[in-house]
Amino acid sequence: MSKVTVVGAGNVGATCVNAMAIRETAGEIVLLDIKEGLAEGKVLDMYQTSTLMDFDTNLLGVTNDYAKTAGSDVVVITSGMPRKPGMSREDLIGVNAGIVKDVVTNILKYSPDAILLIVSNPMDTMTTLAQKVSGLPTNRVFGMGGALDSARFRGYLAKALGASANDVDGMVIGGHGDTTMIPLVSKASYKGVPVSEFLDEKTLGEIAAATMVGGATLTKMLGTSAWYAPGAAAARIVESIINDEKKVFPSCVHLEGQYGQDDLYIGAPAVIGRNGAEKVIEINLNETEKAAFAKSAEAVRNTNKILHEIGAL
Ligand SMILES: NC(=O)C1=CN([C@@H]2O[C@H](COP(=O)(O)OP(=O)(O)OC[C@H]3O[C@@H](n4cnc5c(N)ncnc54)[C@H](O)[C@@H]3O)[C@@H](O)[C@H]2O)C=CC1
Ligand SMILES: O=C([O-])CC(=O)C(=O)O
Repeated sequence: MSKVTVVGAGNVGATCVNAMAIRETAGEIVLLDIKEGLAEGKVLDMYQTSTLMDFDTNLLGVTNDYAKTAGSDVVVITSGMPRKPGMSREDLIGVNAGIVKDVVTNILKYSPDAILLIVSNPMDTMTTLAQKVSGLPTNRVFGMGGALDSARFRGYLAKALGASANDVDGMVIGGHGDTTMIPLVSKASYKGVPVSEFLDEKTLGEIAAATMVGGATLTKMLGTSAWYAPGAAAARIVESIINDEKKVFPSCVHLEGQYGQDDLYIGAPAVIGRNGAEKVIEINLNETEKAAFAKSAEAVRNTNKILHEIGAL
């Protein structure tokens, strides 16, 4: 029976567990939080939907009791502070680095064979930190960002097209930041047909810009950052791992020469299966996209440097 732990019973963590419970992604799901009773309460509430939503997933909520997470196949790390309106994701590094480091250390004591999926922001840098702290092979530590950004991109495109979002394909690569993500407009399609055959350049530019600040737009509306799509995106990635689906999700993966970058965690399309981020797919980028990727990589490297400055590494 597969076991998944989600650390952080806040908005994203609880939403992720809820989506996985309803879809029966794993036999057992543990939700852990540092705040007394929070995970227990959320899990009890979710359990009470099982006869309504017709699922049988075993759910357990715990307060900081890592022994209960033992033997997890996948661990999703959502613990940490979300941003408030006006903040960038990078502003969270000081608080979240300590939390992520602590959580990874505790998780490894009980689940040395787990695959770690990092959600906490700034996600590219927190993924880098988690891999370094854990010392796990890079395929077993990766981050969720591109799956969410791509879902938003597809949504914005679908609205402009008047189409079903499920008929629209599109990917966002690069860093998971307001200025670092790269919506691949040139590769986006509607039923396999390039979107440029339906939408003019100006509209496509506006869609790309809206996608990049998708998280900030929601943060302004909600007063804290989003959770439904982030929780669903993490849940869907876990499902691809548990069922060894080999689905491709743009994810924060370790580049070793691909896209002109070496030893860097950043968003790129990857095959997700039982061994985690199993393969990075290198697609041809046009000159503008190549330049944007190099710029994005430089920005992520600069944020990573802060880990040393604050003594997290
Ligand atoms: N990568 C992505 O695409 C996304 C990332 N995020 C990030 O995910 C993180 C969580 O966001 P929300 O769930 O909205 O925040 P939230 O504030 O609702 O939940 C965070 C939870 O973490 C818990 N926590 C803090 N320190 C902990 C520790 N040491 N051990 C265990 N639990 C601990 C808190 O008690 C709280 O319940 C934020 O950093 C946010 O920026 C959010 C959305 C998308
Ligand atoms: O915007 C934020 O801070 C949270 C996040 O990463 C997202 O929703 O994309």
